Amino acid sequence: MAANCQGQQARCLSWHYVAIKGQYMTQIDLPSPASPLKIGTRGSPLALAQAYETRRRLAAAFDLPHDAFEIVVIKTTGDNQALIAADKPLKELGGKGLFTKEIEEDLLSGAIDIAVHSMKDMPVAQPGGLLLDTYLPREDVRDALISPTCGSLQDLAKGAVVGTSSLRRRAQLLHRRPDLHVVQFRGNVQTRLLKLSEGVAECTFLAMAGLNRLAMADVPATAIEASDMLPAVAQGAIGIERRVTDRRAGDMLAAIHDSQTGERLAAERAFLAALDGSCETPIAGLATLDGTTLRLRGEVLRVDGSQSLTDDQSCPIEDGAQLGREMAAELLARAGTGFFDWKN
Ligand SMILES: NCc1[nH]cc(CCC(=O)O)c1CC(=O)O
Repeated sequence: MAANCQGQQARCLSWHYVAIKGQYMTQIDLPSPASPLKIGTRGSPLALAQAYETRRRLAAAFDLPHDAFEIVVIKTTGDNQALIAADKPLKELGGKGLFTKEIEEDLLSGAIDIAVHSMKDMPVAQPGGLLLDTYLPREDVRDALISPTCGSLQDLAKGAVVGTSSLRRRAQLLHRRPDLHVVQFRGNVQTRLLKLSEGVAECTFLAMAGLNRLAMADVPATAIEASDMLPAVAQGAIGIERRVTDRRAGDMLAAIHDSQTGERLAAERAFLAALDGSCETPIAGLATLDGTTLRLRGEVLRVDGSQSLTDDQSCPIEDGAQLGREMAAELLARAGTGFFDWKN
């Protein structure tokens, strides 16, 4: 026992040197099986896959065994099946913080050290004391049409029943195809696929990123190009949150951060923030990079799909956030008052 403890202590005390941006060297007291870095996540299969990917990248970057990390599953309000099944508007259930409140509380209390999130579900601002500025390389940003019978939007029969709980997808679909009948399809990826197999709807929509991360090659999915259905802001991006004061977490996360994803999300999230995007607003936004240029495409829609306003601009990469704010202001001016009001 004593020998074992000594061995573990020796590991704890080993320093790891990392060069950050080639500027300076910093020392990190690395986690170990005896003193693991605690990774907080929701318990859905997709959330777990994202936490495992984060652990895999951290372990590889620092040459650590997987048990130097502990995955801590946290149940959030959004995971309460009874609440979700009640078909209440998400706003009444806690809005954008629905899937994050409990996780951020555990981060602040020190129960976990880092938290892994789908950036698409994250509010544009974090509680004081927390930072969300680490992103993994982005997955496929596109939406996918999921249907055992139908391979494209155009192929859907007139008046077909389509299942989605996403206001954005609903508005985008109704804008193109006012004849479609959209029904609520809430729940995680598996729940939605089950509803589809029960014949509740002819098709549903999922992010390609989720399907890829879950390696669900058997799902009948057709990717929809961004020009046909602009994805949600930050779709396909994983973000990792930490305490401002936790230097070890900050240094470790810097080693796995993907700066291109960071540049794209800076533009998209500035766009969203300036639009005051809540769950109640159909908004889409996608930034892409080409050399030193960032291209931002944005869309806002009326909830019933009767109107869609779009913009498409480019700028030097470092000006992405400013372009996001300007595009939001431009679209808001074109929209005028009442644009986002519910009309059912
Ligand atoms: N709102 C749920 C959610 N949050 C992130 C993803 C997919 C993965 C991603 O976009 O990173 C999904 C499911 C979906 O839209 O299919």
